[in-house]
Amino acid sequence: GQKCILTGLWRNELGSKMQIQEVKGDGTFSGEYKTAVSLARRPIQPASLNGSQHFDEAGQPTFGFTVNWKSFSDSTTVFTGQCFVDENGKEILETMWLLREKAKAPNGWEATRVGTNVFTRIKGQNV
Ligand SMILES: O=C1C=CC(=NNc2ccccc2C(=O)O)C=C1
Repeated sequence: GQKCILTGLWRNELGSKMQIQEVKGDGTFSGEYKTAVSLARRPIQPASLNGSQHFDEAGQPTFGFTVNWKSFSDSTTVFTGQCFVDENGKEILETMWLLREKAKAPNGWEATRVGTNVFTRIKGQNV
């Protein structure tokens, strides 16, 4: 069945929280990303996210989404990954991301960073 639908609250290993609204019939979704990355002291306002997922009979769809950061820099992160469901029905989102900082000039070697992130669902209580 379609076990892993991305709607709901997720947290990554940095402690950032992501809230994904209902996934449309074509797999597209929107939501908000509250980063735990606070290089600036100011309270970080939530960033919007948009993406799409596949619907997978095995319930382990691939997806991608984009986060346009609002806080200290005009930067963008794109995530792509897959939802895996373990034998107890626990879902994790294994992702890789590219973070693009706005550079002054082209070919800025320092402009793009890459990394991995794992998101787990936040159930009712442990928000
Ligand atoms: O203003 C900014 C700029 C970049 C940011 N990057 N966060 C990330 C980049 C890659 C993976 C996870 C995160 C995160 O915040 O959880 C956050 C706020």
